Amino acid sequence: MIEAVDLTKRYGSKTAVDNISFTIEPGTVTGFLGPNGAGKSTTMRLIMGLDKPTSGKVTVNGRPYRDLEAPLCEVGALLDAKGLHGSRSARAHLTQLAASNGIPTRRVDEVLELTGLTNVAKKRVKGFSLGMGQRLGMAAAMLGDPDVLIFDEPVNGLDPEGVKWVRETCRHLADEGRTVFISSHLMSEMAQTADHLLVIGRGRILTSGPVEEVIASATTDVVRVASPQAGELAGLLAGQGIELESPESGVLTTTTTTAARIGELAAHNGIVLHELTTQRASLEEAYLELTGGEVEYSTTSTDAAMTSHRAD
Ligand SMILES: Nc1ncnc2c1ncn2[C@@H]1O[C@H](COP(=O)(O)OP(=O)(O)OP(=O)(O)O)[C@@H](O)[C@H]1O
Repeated sequence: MIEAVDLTKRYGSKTAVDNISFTIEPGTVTGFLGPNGAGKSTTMRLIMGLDKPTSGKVTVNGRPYRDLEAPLCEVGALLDAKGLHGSRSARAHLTQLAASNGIPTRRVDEVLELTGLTNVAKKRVKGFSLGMGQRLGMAAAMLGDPDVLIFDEPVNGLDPEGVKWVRETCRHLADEGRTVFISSHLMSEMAQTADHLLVIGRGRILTSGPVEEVIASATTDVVRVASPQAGELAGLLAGQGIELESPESGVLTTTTTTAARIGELAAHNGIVLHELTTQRASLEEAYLELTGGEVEYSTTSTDAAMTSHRAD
């Protein structure tokens, strides 16, 4: 597992990571979310020993990265897919990495197969698309068969088939009992891939927990009810102190009670219902709610910008 205690990283006067503590558990996919500049990559670099904390500490399986005896066999990371040496083939790149870490060469063919790169193993990395580079980065991360995997923006540049592959690979790795820690800006993808979330803004933890709990804590469920007796139902519910809106004829919505209560009240009073649903907010809505005040790099609204442009 990964454990951070009072972890802080400053670059001059800029505090990139501000006294954060968290535990990333085995057997789960943990999604790492936050606006641009929130400190995600810095946190991942600190975990991988590529940067030194200003204060506090972060450990992998109980030890700082630098103290791990066979680091590639304990933690693998995809941090920057662009950092590949162009003139070598994918196989040569992985073979050299395996040799310098005491990993048997046969493992190279296994990870090429796992990442779907077998057919392009002899191609120079220079000709690789962004998506192929991402796959090669993940192959390198998996080379030492580590228990802990860290992927920074793994679906960046991947086509839909590649995105699905990353999702299934992360799931599979977690189901094998490994610790999987991934960052992404694609909320719908994260909602499908992650079990747990760690959300940061301006270097601080905004919230963490199971995906469903994070969504529930930041948003409110809307109950929608459609009835041919909507007027009668509205009077009945209002009499119970339930606040209502009517977005369209014959439809009522509320955030102040449950579908079960409305169903019971309607049944008790012989009111016919055509629809009764609880609409749960999406992870994207919860994320925007959580990070609204934490965005470092923001724009004016697109509408305002376009209007002002047209007026020029
Ligand atoms: N080497 C560095 N020197 C100075 N400032 C840095 C350095 N690395 C990161 N920062 C700053 O620290 C903050 C956090 O950056 P970081 O790259 O960790 O954010 P992030 O959450 O990964 O963002 P993104 O989603 O855009 O990748 C930013 O304000 C960034 O400019």
